[in-house]
This record gives sequence, C-alpha cells and structure tokens, in this order.
Amino acid sequence: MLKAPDHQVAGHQALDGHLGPLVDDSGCFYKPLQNDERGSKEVAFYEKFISLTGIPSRIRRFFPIFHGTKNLEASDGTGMHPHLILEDVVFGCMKPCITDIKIGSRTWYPGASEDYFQKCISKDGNSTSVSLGFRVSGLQVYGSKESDFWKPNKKIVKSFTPEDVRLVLRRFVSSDVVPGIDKDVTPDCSLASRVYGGSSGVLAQLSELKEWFEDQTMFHFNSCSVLILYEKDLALRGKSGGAEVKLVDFAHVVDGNGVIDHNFLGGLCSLKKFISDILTDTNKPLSEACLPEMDTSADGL
Ligand SMILES: Nc1ncnc2c1ncn2[C@@H]1O[C@H](COP(=O)(O)OP(=O)(O)OP(=O)(O)O)[C@@H](O)[C@H]1O
Ligand SMILES: O=P(O)(O)O[C@@H]1[C@H](O)[C@H](O)[C@@H](OP(=O)(O)O)[C@H](OP(=O)(O)O)[C@H]1O
Repeated sequence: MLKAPDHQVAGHQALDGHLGPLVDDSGCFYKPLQNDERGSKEVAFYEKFISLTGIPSRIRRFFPIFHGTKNLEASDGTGMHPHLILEDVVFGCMKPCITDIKIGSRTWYPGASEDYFQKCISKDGNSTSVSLGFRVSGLQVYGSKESDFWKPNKKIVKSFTPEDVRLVLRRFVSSDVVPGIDKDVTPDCSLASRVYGGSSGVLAQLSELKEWFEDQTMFHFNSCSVLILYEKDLALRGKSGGAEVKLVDFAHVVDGNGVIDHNFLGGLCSLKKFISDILTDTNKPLSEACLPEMDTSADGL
C-alpha cells in the first residue's frame, strides 16, 4: 500500500492532489520523475553512479540505494507516472529528527535557462546560501515528551538568518524542543556529543564526505541536499540515535569535467564548522559557550 511519507521535510509533497513522493511498507521511497528534464537527469545520475566501480562503500552509504524506476499511480491523480525507486532512508524510524540542508552558495548550474538562473540567484541571495554556503530547506524535531514536535513551515524556514541557523542546529540536538517562537529558551544541546560527535557521528560522516569531495571530479552536485537524521528516543536513552548523513536530490548534477566541486565542498566545510562549533561549545561551561544571539525578528524562532 503506497502512501505519502510521514517524515518528509522539504521538496514537492504528495498532499492536496500534488505530485510528490510515496512510500511503501517495505522500505522503498518512490520519487516521481519531474516532467521536465529534471526527472530524467536524476535517473541518469543514479544509473551512472551505480555503474561506477571506483566508489568505495564508505562513500556509497551516503547515497540512498537505487532500485531502478517503475510506473505507479501518481499522487496527483493523473494516472500512471514513472517513479525512481529509492531506499527510504527513514524507514523503521519512529521519531526521526531530520533536517534537509541544501549545499552550495549557488544552486544554479551551468547551462541553466536565464529564468532558472534568475530564480536561483534570487533564492540564494535571499537565504543563507550566499552567506553560509548552505541553507536549511526543512526540518522536523521531536522532544522528550510525546507531544513535543517542531516542523516549521516553508515560510519560517525561508526566513532563517545565519544566527537562526546556528540556533536551529542546536535545537536539533537538544532534549526538549520548543515548537514555535519561544526565544527565551536556550537549547541544552544535551544530545550533541551523541549525535554530532563520536567516531561515527554526524561530524565524522561529514568529514568522510568532505575527504571524497576534495578528490572527486566526476560530478558537480548542484542544488543537492545533505539530510541529517537520527532517532530521538534512542538518543534520549543514551545511544547514538543511529545518526546518519545522506545525500538526496540529484536533478541538477552535472559532469565535473575533471574539476573538483568547489561549490559543494565549500558549503560542506561551512556546515562542518557550524557542527564542530556546537560540539566545542557543549564541552565548555555554559558561561563560556558562544551561544547565538536570538533574532527576535524571525517569526517562528
Ligand atoms: N530516499 C529518501 N528516503 C526518505 N526520505 C527522502 C528520500 N529522498 C528524499 N526524501 C525526503 O524528501 C524531501 C525532498 O527530497 P528531494 O529534494 O529529493 O525532492 P524534490 O521534490 O526534488 O525537492 P526540491 O523541491 O528541493 O527540488 C527530503 O527533504 C526528505 O525529507
Ligand atoms: O525553495 P522552495 O520554495 O521549496 O522551492 C523549490 C526549490 O527551490 C527546488 O529546488 C526547486 O526545484 P529545482 O531545484 O529542481 O528547480 C523547486 O522548483 P519548482 O517549483 O519549479 O519545481 C522550487 O519550488
């Protein structure tokens, strides 16, 4: 039985008669091919990627497993439509905390139409992409109580300033979540070392990915996202929470032509620095930690 995903945080959604991804109960995520060349470009990327023999498994694990394509009844009611069959990276999670972070200070790609280029330039400049080299595209965070949950809407996410991003990445690893706009609550970051730290935590995974990006010149991952996810209840119980970093959205990947993807690499370095600052701060007494200034102008924070 196919249904809209319970834990999607960004992108096109299969709600209210729109075309969006579906999931089944055996761990597959079906992403509809977008009707323009984006869909076929994403399929071409996955096909090429799985055919390459030189990519080590420590890097492959960052990519959802690809099982080909299939015609399925589209979520918008328009009939059969081709879908990518991907591994559902949150399959089996009960309370996954997830954030989708679009990497790169620019999201346009060489050869894009003037309209697309202008759209990207505007979105990049009006978000943290240009200033930070990445932007948060969406997130959901659970708290320690059953009812605690925060999934800010698109409008709020789009208004995030660099300081908001600092705060959000701290809230993401705090035991309690304050939904909405309570600006007086300082995130406790009590799960930071379990989720972001350690030999298999988010920072270590980002470092592994960065090392690959310092060398790989096959692809340029324009407008691609890093998903960071972990299971809240496990982390609250003192475990790592199975923290994982995944890459998604390859509709604008182009040939690297023997040049490193400095746009992606720069964004990754910047994200790593944000995460490592949180880890450094959580190892300091609170009085010495560089907590972000609360931005009282941003609705929803
Ligand atoms: N393989 C996957 N398993 C589980 N969830 C996924 C997977 N791929 C994507 N998602 C979820 O779907 C969201 C959107 O994914 P993606 O960026 O691929 O879609 P899109 O519609 O192309 O987005 P955009 O509008 O940014 O181009 C992600 O933020 C994530 O929540
Ligand atoms: O940031 P938002 O508001 O969620 O906007 C979407 C986001 O920029 C996507 O990256 C983009 O898809 P592409 O990157 O594939 O162009 C999509 O374009 P679309 O609306 O034309 O599908 C936008 O709607």
